[in-house]
Amino acid sequence: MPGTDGEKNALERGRRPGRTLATSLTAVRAVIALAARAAPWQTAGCVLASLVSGIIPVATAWLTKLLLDRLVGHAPMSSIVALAASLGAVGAATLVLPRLIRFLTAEVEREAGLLARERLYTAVGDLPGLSRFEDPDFLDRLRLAQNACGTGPGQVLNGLLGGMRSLVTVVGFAGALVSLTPLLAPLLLLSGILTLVMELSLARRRTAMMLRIGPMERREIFYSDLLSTVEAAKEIRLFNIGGLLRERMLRERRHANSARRAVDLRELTGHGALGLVAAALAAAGTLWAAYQVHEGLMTVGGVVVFVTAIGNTQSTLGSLAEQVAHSQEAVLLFEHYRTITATGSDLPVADDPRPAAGLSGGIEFQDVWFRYSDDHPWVLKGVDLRIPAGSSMALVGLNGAGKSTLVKLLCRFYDPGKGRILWDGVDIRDIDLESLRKRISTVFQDYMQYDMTVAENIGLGDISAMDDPRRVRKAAERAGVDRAVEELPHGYQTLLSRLFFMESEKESAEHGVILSGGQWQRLALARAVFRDGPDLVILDEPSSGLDAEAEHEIHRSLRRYRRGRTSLLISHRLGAVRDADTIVVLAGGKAIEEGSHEELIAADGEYARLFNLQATSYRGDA
Ligand SMILES: Nc1ncnc2c1ncn2[C@@H]1O[C@H](COP(=O)(O)OP(=O)(O)OP(=O)(O)O)[C@@H](O)[C@H]1O
Repeated sequence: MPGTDGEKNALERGRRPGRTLATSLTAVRAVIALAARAAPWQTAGCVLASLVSGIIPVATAWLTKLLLDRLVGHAPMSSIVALAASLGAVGAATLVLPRLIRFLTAEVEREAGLLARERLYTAVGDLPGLSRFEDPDFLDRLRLAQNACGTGPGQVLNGLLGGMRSLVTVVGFAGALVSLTPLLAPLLLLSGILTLVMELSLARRRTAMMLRIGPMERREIFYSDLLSTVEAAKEIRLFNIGGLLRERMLRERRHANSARRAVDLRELTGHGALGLVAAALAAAGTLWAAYQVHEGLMTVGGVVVFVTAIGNTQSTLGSLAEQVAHSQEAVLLFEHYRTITATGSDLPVADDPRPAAGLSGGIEFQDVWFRYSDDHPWVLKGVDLRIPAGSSMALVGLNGAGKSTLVKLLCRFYDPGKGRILWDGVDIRDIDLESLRKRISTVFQDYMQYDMTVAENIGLGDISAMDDPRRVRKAAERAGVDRAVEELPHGYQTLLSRLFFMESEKESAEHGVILSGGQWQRLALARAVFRDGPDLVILDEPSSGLDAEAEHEIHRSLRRYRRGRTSLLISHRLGAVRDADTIVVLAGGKAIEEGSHEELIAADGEYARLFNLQATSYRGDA
């Protein structure tokens, strides 16, 4: 669904990241604030050490000049010893400081990365709806943001500190050059500025390229996941589609590689041209200095400073440009992190939401229209329904009729385009979302299989009671999975995974167990019924994977569980829904029939047709 203006602005800002200097500066400020928050002492240490290490090359050159001039001028030994000692101290700092800076920035990177990850995943986890997860643009940006918060803060900080260090060195040498030769200094600075401009433009190109290849890389990951996961392995082998998938994966990689190659080539030619200019400038400068010494206009020490200054200024300007460009690249990537963390809610939040009260009246759909986005067709076209509190409703209809969509609206993963859903007469948009969802227990059609222990798979239904083995066991009994669990190697503590295993089980040969589809489904059911006293129970195809006996048993158990609670049951097996108080047939985006089983059979409409079709095929009638 379309987002708010604020969200659009945030996404728009991210769509053309770094278009303005102001945006980049804001991102830099955000990185510095993040680093200072996550690791204040280490950040301050980095800044200080970088400033000192920036002065070192200039100090070394000047101390060398002074030493040479005093040696040539036969100055007293004490001043020569003092200069030599100072050079030794500066040399020691040259060796130690880079390692200290590396250690401190790595520490800042670790801490800031941790904080950035926490903020990113909190922002993503706090999104109340599902629409963002179905938006490819958001997913691309999320992937870049995940990359950015790994090494991004460290890269930006490294770039900034390196830039600062280089700047101090360049300013120092520029001062030395100006004092020796006012003519050449501006030329050298000009070549440095050219390098800087080029590096910045390259960084922008690289970031734009990364956004462009995002969808390719996501498709590549999709194909490579297919090729390396057990879920897909059966079909891949049976249908012999491994070659096709591999080729598609490689095609995406080739496209991404060619985009990367184009940017690399541009960098190569740009750097080559600038290298030639810098070499010509350095040669001209050295010739000029030699001529000055020959004419007696410059001392030998002056030549040392001059030659060092030329070499250092050029290389430092080059690395300054590279550092600025690298941090610019990281800043632009970090923009995606900022965009995601600033996206805000994907559903409107009421100014003063009310807590959801225990359901006493009922739930009502009033002329509910819904489509997944403006580009999608309407799925629901004016649904009117009422589920009185304490009653059971069954929803039936053909594939794609919109049954699961209706469930998602009831859990408020999306808002209707038109119409309202009322909880005891209150629009659910005005109810505090967390309190609403606490009152609902759902088995989704596409339920989750967590690579965790059996107890955790059940306990996730209500984490406040997760450690209560008695309740876990009771939920398993209700879902008819208790006997199967007891036969597992570690009972409720058995890890349901072949992907990874727990530290304690590393040495054990029997780590990780895989359940059958029906057993997984019963666990999902156990997770839903683990919730203590939900007001509304939604079961979307809870028994589709169960054998006939298990299905019969489960429905008997669920009937007991649903008794006295409001419930919504979706099933294609019409025998399972016939005892619901009301059965609703959804077709063409509307509730076209409503009544008890007997009433609908007597009405001889769509429900009767579907029911008779199933009954006939079971009996094997013509
Ligand atoms: N996330 C989505 N984005 C876009 N369209 C969707 C999405 N989910 C479902 N749809 C579309 O909405 C329509 C209704 O789907 P829904 O899953 O609600 O049907 P259903 O009645 O539950 O079907 P089934 O009996 O097969 O489970 C379908 O046409 C489907 O393609």
